[in-house]
Amino acid sequence: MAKYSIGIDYGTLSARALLLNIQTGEEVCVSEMAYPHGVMDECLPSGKRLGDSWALQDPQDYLDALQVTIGELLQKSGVSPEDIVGIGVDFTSCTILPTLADGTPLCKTEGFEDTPHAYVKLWKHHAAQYCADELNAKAEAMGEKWLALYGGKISSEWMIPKIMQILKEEPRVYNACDQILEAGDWVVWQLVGHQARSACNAGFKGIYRHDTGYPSKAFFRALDPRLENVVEDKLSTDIRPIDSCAGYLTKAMADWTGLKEGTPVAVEIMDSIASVPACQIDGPGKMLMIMGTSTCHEVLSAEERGVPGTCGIVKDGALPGSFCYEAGQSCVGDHFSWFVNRCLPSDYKEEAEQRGISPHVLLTEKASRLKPGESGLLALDWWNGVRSVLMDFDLSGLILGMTLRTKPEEIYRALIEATAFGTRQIIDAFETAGAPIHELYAAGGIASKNAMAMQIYADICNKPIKISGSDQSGALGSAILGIAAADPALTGYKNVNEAARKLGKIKDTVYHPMAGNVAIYAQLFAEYKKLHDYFGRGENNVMKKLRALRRQ
Ligand SMILES: Nc1ncnc2c1ncn2[C@@H]1O[C@H](COP(=O)(O)OP(=O)(O)O)[C@@H](O)[C@H]1O
Ligand SMILES: O=C(CO)[C@H](O)[C@H](O)COP(=O)(O)O
Repeated sequence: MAKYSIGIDYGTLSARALLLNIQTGEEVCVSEMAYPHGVMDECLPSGKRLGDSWALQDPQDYLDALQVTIGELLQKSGVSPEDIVGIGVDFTSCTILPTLADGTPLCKTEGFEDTPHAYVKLWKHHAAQYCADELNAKAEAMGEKWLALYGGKISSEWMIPKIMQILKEEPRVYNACDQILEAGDWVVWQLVGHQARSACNAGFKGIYRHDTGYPSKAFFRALDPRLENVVEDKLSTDIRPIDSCAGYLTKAMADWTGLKEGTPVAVEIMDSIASVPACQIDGPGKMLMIMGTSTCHEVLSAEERGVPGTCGIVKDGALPGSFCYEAGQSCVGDHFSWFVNRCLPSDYKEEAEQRGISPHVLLTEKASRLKPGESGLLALDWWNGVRSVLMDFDLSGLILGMTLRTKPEEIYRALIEATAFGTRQIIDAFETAGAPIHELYAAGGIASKNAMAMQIYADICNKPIKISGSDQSGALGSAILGIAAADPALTGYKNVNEAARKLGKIKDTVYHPMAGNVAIYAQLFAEYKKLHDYFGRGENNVMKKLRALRRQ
């Protein structure tokens, strides 16, 4: 009798659930639900305005997505809940929410429905930059050893700066909540009825180290005396490995989803990392890029050492037996959709509509006819701040070289090239630190949808790129972890590594660098680096000044 696992991938705008046949690897069906509240970056549903760089979500959307997507999987496939051995969940991160002791989100309690700080802060909520600046300065002054393991700077996207922002701006929320946790850990809590926080999330986003735990009380006290006991008061030291079982589906959640009570649920994993087992990344020298709204870069290594430009390193973070390094770019697909949504001229919109294709496909078709360098444009990919080498969300975007002749497809191509230069910068940082990258692998929406972008990345990075065999690599990785959470006697897999070897997949297509393009892009990259340092390293702080003026 065939057995199945379900993987649920919570992205920025939607959740995707995948039903996997655990013996054949067949992806039986996929179901997606867009979050009804989407990303709240201007106001709450009540109309209450949010500040600059805010990004919130409503946690009820996550539960509704469970009900809708799992219901659809069961209905479309006709598979019996009895034959589902496990469930895995991955989530965009660092996405956090304050809750009561029983898991009720604070934004759903009386008196907090209209309080922005009581809502989920999405990964791309960047309003805690001033808290990150304070934290980084303090960590450096106190010689905190963990700082180097986060590339030398903690991002304002990460958990502790976001908690600091809540405490400083709305202490009422900090005091009223019993827990502050990753939304992925919260979903698992809802599924199994108790908390089982993920070592992946805590390590990458919560400054939790496998050997030394959280930063010391003295460090938290130095940040703010009210934070001295933040670990005991709001976090947890019960941190679970990602290949373990978090618990079993409760009766209430079985009724909500249509699944069987008692189905094992895996400890949650970050969405980016879930693609590692799905793409058969099993050792050093391979960099996996998960390219969607943002891009995350994953590298496995036997060693733990700080690499400037990375965002974190976690022991057994992606697969047991290796350290996983993550670097990232906070604006990739978002970069392209900004252009499509805000700047596309009406004749281009009409052409796309008439031909029944998306504006991305139209712009890509036109941009494919351009040669590298032909547009005369060069952009900095900082539309959503910088998560890599500079780690600064007060920086902003730039396009250089525009003339009266500049065409939309030229701008679109320049934006894609800018994101590829950003990736090249990250690869160079790894290689300079003594971790050579021989091959690139790509997963996520853009890897499967945009062949031109993949060729540009191969040319700019001057490395071959292999593509994920699944269009839903996050959900596939989660389903693989769902298997690891189940009884091996039932699944036939000894551990997650074995399941990943058998069920992870890569396409036959390989994008090889083209020598002529590599040479031209090398010249453009040299100019990109000059702009990067000029605007990013303090020589000209105009971007920060503009941001400060906007906030006044
Ligand atoms: N053909 C395309 N070329 C380039 N980018 C695209 C294309 N189609 C969609 N996108 C971008 O891909 C992003 C969504 O990526 P996806 O991996 O599906 O989601 P997520 O990042 O939320 O997991 C959006 O930002 C969108 O602008
Ligand atoms: O930082 C992350 C993982 O470490 C985020 O989850 C990511 O950047 C957002 O992901 P996506 O672009 O897929 O929504």
